[in-house]
Amino acid sequence: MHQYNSDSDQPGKRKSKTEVLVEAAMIMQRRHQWENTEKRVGHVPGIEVGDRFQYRAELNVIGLHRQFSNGIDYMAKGSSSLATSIVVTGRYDNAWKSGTVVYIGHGGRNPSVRSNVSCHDQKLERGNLALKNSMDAKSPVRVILKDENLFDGVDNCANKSYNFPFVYDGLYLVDTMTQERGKSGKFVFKFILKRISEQPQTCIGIKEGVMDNSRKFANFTLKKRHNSRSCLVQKDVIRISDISEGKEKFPIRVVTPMDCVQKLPSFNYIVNNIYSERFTQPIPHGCDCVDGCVDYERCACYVKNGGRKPYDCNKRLASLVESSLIYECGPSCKCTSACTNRVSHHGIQFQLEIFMTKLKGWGVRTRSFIPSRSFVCAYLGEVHSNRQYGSRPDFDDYILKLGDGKIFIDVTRCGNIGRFINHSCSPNLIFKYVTNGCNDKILPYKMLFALKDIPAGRELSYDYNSSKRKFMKCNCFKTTEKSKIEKIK
Ligand SMILES: C[S@@+](CC[C@H](N)C(=O)[O-])C[C@H]1O[C@@H](n2cnc3c(N)ncnc32)[C@H](O)[C@@H]1O
Repeated sequence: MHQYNSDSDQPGKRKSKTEVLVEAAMIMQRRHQWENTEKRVGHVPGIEVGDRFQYRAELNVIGLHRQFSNGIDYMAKGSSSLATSIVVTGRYDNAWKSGTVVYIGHGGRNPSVRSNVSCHDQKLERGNLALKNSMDAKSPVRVILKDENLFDGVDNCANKSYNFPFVYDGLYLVDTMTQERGKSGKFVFKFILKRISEQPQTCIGIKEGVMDNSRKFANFTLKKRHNSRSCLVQKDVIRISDISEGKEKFPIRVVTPMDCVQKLPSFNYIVNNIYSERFTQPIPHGCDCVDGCVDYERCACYVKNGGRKPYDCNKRLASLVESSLIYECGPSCKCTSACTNRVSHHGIQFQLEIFMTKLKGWGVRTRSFIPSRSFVCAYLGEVHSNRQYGSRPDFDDYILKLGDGKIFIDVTRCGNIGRFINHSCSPNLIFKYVTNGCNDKILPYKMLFALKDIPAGRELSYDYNSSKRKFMKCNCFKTTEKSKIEKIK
C-alpha cells in the first residue's frame, strides 16, 4: 500500500496500525489510486480466487471488499440492495468448514464498547438485509476468509509467521438465514453460505491445491512478501480431457502439475462390468410397477429391500448404515428411468477428475460439491472367480472381492474411475452392494456413495481395510490405529 505520510500526525498521539493503514488507503483514494471503484456483484477484475492479502485495508483499495471494518459490503440494486462481499473472521461465532460459511450478521453491538457482547437485537437492515436479498435473488457473494487457524478443516499450510491472512475464497450463495439468540441472549441473524462449485480451490480448502495465486497489483507499493510460498502450489495442467472418451455423462480429465511427467497407466475405460466367465445367474425378475414405484409396498424390488426405500426423493441413500445390499430397479423392471429406485447404474453424476497426489500416486477428486449419501461412482472391472487372473505383480491392490468373497473384480486391464480412488483412514466414501433389477446376491455391483458432504476440490477416498490382502504403508496422514492397512489373508 502507499507510503504513509505522517505530516498529519498529531504530536504525542500514536496511531494504531489499522488507523495508519486506513489513512494510507484514504490518501490513495484522494490520488485516484483505488482499483475497481464501482461496486459490483461477482468476481472483481484482476483478482483471482486464492489471492492472499496482508491487510484488511488492501481489500478496500482493490475493490474486493469496500468496507474498512464492516464485515458485509453491499450495493444498491434498484430500490433494493444486494450484498457484494463478506469478510469472515473467527469472531462472533462465525465459522468456515468445507466450503460452508456460518456468518453472524452485523449490528447489535454497542459501538462505544469494544467487545463482542451484543447489547440489542440485530435488525434486518443494511448488510443483513442485503444478505437476505442476495439469498432471495440467488445472487453470489464474494467471500474473504481470514485464515486465523480458527476454521475447522483449514489446511494449516502456513506457518506461524504467516503474513497474508486474508484469502479470497471465491463466490458463495446465501443458502439460509435464521434468527437465533446469540451468546448475549439478544437475537442475531445467522446466515449459511455455500461455496459455488467449479471454482479453483484455495490452499484453505484443499491440501493438494491447484492454484498459483501469486498476484501483484500495480499500484501497491506495499509489496506482498511471499514468505508464504510454501503453501502455494503450481497450477495443474490438463493432460487428458476425458479418459472415458465420452462414455460418462461428464468428461473425466486428468491433471498434473506442470513439471510432472508421470503417465496414466493404460487400461480400457468401461461403464459396465466385464464377465469373463459364465456365472450362473438367477433369472432376472424385476417389478411390474407402471406408476414409477410410488406404491412401494407393492413394488417387488422394494419388497426385496425389506419394505424399506433405499433412496430418498433426491435419489440419495435413505440411510448410510442400513442395507449393505440394495435391490435397485433395472432393465427387467417395468418402471421408467424416473423411478427413485434407479440411482447408481447410469455412471457418474458429479464432475470428477484424476490428479497426481503427493504420496499416493494417482487419485480422484471432485470438481463440484457432493451432498452426503449421494451416489458417486461404481467400481468396475473384469469379474472372475480366479484371483490369480491379473497379470501385474502388484495386482492385489487392484482386485477387490465381490459379494461373499469367492468372486473378484480385477481393474488392472479394464476399469473405470473407481480404480484410481485411494485409501483413507478417514474416508469420505462408502461401498454398498447394489443389484440391477434382479435377485442376484452373488454378482452385485460395488457402488461408492458419499459418506458425508464433500466440498469441491476434495480428494475422494474409501477405507481399503476390508478389501485388501497385503500390508501397505498408508500415507493418508491420519494417526489412527488404522494408520497401516491390514489386508485380509
Ligand atoms: C486402487 S489403487 C489407487 C490408485 C493409485 N494411487 C494409482 O496411482 O493407480 C491402490 C494403490 O494406490 C496407492 N494408495 C492408495 N491409498 C494409499 C494410501 N492411503 N497411502 C499410500 N498409498 C496408497 C497404493 O500404491 C495402492 O497400491
